[in-house]
Amino acid sequence: MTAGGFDALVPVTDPDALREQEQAGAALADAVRELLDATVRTRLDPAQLHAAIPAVREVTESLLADAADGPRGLEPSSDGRMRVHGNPMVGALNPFAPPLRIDWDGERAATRFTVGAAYEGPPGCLHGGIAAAVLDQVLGVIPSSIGLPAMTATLDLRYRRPTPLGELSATAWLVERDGWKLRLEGELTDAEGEVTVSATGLFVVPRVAREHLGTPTGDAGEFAPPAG
Ligand SMILES: CCCCCCCC(=O)SCCNC(=O)CCNC(=O)[C@H](O)C(C)(C)COP(=O)(O)OP(=O)(O)OC[C@H]1O[C@@H](n2cnc3c(N)ncnc32)[C@H](O)[C@@H]1OP(=O)(O)O
Repeated sequence: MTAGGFDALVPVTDPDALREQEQAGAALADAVRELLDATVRTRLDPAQLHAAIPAVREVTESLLADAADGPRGLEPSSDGRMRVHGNPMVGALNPFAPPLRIDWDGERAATRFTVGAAYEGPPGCLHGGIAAAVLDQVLGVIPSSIGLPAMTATLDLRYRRPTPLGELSATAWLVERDGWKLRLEGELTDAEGEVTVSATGLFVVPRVAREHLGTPTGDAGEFAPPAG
């Protein structure tokens, strides 16, 4: 599984302490995710809404007592993998992330997740930009899982039918690798198993990273599409 990390392992000085920190941060993110959902769904009257604001601000102030000045960037996790904990799709510390928990095997990646009111675009349905972000992330896990820090160069989407909010799945697979370029495909599926969005993406390892990685191994190859 991944939480937005790369497959390479780095040494971690005190993994137990780091794990405790990560678990506490993830629990806080879960609680704030509930707050986000409640904020969208509440029908309290104006006076009650105003009354809730000081308590929320008080918590915000307490968290800012010790906080990074800006984004957290890549950090080592307790399992030795580098992760972007603030990633809006998979970041364990980001309450906006569904969060996606992605399984992969280098050529294929898959996730099941649930989205609620905070992700609504058309009434009762997933916002198209969120669908794109989910697919971008799931496709993007494949290069990183084989040690290639590739970035999205193109992402073409076909929105086949509206995606209902609720339980969803996303799958991606490697179609072809050509040196530093990877062509990937993927799809978003609703709870009934209907494909709602399909995606084709070109992911490219940027020049600056290529200089550190040496000659790519594995020329262009053909990979099987997903079963079923
Ligand atoms: C666990 C982590 C999961 C992460 C999932 C999320 C992924 C993301 O969202 S990444 C963020 C969104 N993407 C970006 O911001 C990328 C911005 N663009 C860039 O940084 C660069 O333009 C990048 C990386 C696409 C290409 O890198 P660059 O060093 O410029 O490559 P360059 O040497 O010009 O091109 C390399 C090859 O790719 C091809 N190429 C580059 N861009 C494109 C493109 N947009 N379309 C088609 N081909 C392209 C070039 O033609 C070239 O092909 P060839 O080797 O056959 O001549």
